[in-house]
Amino acid sequence: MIEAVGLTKRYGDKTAVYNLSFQVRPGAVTGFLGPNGSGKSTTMRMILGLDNPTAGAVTIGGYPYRKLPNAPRQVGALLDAKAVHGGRSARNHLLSLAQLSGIPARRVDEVLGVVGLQEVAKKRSKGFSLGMGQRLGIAAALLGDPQVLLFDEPVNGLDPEGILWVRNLMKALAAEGRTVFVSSHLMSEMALTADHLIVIGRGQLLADMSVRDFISANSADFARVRTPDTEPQLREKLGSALAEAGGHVLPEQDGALRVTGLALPRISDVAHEAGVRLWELSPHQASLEEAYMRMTQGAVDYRSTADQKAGLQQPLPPGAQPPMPVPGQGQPGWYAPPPPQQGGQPFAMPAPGAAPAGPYDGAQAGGHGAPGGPSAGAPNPYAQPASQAPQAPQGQAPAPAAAVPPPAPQQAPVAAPADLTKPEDPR
Ligand SMILES: Nc1ncnc2c1ncn2[C@@H]1O[C@H](COP(=O)(O)OP(=O)(O)OP(=O)(O)O)[C@@H](O)[C@H]1O
Repeated sequence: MIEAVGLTKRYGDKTAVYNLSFQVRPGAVTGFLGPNGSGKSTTMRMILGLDNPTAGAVTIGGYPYRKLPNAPRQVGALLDAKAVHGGRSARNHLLSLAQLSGIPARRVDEVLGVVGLQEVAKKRSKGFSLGMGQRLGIAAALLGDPQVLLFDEPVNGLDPEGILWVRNLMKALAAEGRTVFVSSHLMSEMALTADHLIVIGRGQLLADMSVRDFISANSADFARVRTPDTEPQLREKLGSALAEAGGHVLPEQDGALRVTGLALPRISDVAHEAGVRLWELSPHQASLEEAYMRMTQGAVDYRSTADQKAGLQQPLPPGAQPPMPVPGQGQPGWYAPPPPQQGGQPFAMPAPGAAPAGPYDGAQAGGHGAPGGPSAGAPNPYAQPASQAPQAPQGQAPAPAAAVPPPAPQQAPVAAPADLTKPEDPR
């Protein structure tokens, strides 16, 4: 378990993290969410002993990281996939990390299989695509077969297949009873991956709750009602009738009305009594993304001068006041997401913990082989078939790639494009 108590970090005048207290428990994926610059990476660095707190403390299994016995075997982390010696092959990079931590060489080949990099194991990592670099970073994190894993934005730059693979990997690691702490600024991804959420804004705790509780505490049920497009006066009439009946009514961009505060049968009755025909009456729930944006709206450091939410925010009816934000509660009608036909499935809410089926689910490579892991020869839940291993990039400019397990010194990224056919750099 990871436990932070009153964790605070200041850089000069800048308070990056303030009085943060939380626990990250084993057996679950805990999503660590916050807008850019909210202090996620700073918190992770403090957990890993790479930065000292200005105040407070954070422990792993009761110890500060630097006092943890055999830390590399207990904690694995992916902080910056670009921090790797690009001249080294993937295998040699992992081998050097393994040697530093007293991890046997055979484990290097195991983790290369787990992340699907066997075929490019001898290639210099500076020729790796961003996704391959992320996989190498994940391999480094898994090297010590640790019970506690931290991943800082692990899906950054990954393609949909890579994202799905990472998602399933996180879930599989948690299902084995490990502590999995994953930072992201993408609520939609966390909705699919995490069981529990810790949300911060401007370095302070905004929420610490299950995904399910987060949704119900921060999103509101609402109904969409459409009257015939051909008779706009019916829409006005219905809007007034619903407001009189106690509903909160907001227009949506496509001409429908968003109604909160009235159950669907009541809306139907009100429409019937007002003599208004309906073309649509449907139940919806605000998405997790909406809940997150609503919660962090006051805690965003960097915002475009063109408000990104402007297109989502509905104009209020003449004379109406915007609803007052209530901390920890939903704010019905604060804005409407795009209607389904424009934005795909904006209201669809993934079931927390539901593992999407995919080609990378529980695959075929060999066992983990380490104490506490699956027995030798058992199916490896993280692995993917060799045929699905990522290929060396063709044609496109390769991104620098690297991996950083917690104890390893970070190295400068090498940005030059690589020739994968060349033998690795002897350094
Ligand atoms: N070494 C540093 N010196 C000064 N300020 C720093 C340092 N590291 C981080 N900060 C500041 O602390 C704040 C939190 O940064 P941090 O990188 O932890 O946020 P984050 O949530 O990880 O952001 P992102 O999602 O963009 O990666 C930012 O305002 C950042 O500029």
